Amino acid sequence: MQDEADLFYRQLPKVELHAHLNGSISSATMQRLVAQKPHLHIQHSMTAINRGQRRTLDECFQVFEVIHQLTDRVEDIFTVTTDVIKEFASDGVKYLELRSTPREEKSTGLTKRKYVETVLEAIKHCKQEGVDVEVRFLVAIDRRHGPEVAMETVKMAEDFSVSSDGVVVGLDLSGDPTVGHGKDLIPSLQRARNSGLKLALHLAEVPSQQEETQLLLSLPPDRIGHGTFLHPEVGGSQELVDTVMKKCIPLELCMTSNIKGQTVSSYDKHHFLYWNNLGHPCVLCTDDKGVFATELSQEYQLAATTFNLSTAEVWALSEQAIDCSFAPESIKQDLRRRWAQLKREIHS
Ligand SMILES: CNc1ncnc2c1ncn2[C@@H]1O[C@H](COP(=O)(O)O)[C@@H](O)[C@H]1O
Repeated sequence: MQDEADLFYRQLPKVELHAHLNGSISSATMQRLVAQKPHLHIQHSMTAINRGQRRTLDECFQVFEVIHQLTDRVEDIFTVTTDVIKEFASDGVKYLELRSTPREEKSTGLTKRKYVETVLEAIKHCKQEGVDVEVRFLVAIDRRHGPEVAMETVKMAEDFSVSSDGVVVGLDLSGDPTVGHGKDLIPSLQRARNSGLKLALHLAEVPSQQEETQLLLSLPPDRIGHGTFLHPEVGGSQELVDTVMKKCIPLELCMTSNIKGQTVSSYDKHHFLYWNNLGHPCVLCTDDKGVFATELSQEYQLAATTFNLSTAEVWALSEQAIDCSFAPESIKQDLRRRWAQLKREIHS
């Protein structure tokens, strides 16, 4: 019975909209990277938070620093991107928006531009190999690096959005939410918006950021990452909820990530319940499937069992994610057709 349920969630066609590249590296790929760099003395336990384990959000950010040491060459970026895309595809993901922060590494000759080019080459390579998933890319701004780097990143994203044949669709704002203030990033984000880039912003991932949240919501973003502390029950406000609902800004929700990172105390307390009950668009996502040892099929299964969702509600959730994506309308239509076809096949 359990296996049958697992199979259903794997077969269910899915859309992944919130996946950080370096947080999504599987343990198989990680083991290969670790073996290639024995001098770093990194053990796998340092790069993933396994079942039953929790860390503070702060400790999660230390994990990313360890992982970044393992992915500091062009060939590493190519390998992790192709592996991550193939893994999402084999978990039944048919449309994927990957996000990653361009990095430079003087010692290996990696530049930020080369970083993005390599991700795009890997995406193209997977397409040529016939991997069954449509992939788009969001260039990430790490808030830790401040407004100047943010502006540089926006300019680079603008260039790539023109030259990448529609693969670069927008920007992500992420990084340690306790560092810096969103107000300093408004000019860059505003510029990105004006040049047609979509904005997926981490918002209210930690408590007590009402002022910043209100400011960033005024842009407005096209999607919100986490939004854990928006609603009044957790110290947010009705005003924030009203703004999000009025502007109809979808939420990207990453249950296992929030539980393992300890911003939510248990699955049944996850804010999916609050927003889903309001009928607000929610998209289940993995965040960092490698670090948090999860898969998108598992997140759907967890949501369904925790909140007693019917099969029809599960399908509706995965279909709704198509509408929340940054894909052009023609791709959305293709995806809707595929969903309908797969639904018939799976339930025949
Ligand atoms: C757990 N919740 C989170 N909140 C905020 N930012 C996060 C994150 N998880 C990941 N990142 C962001 O993604 C980077 C790793 O992938 P890339 O090197 O960009 O591919 C992290 O360094 C952080 O900036």
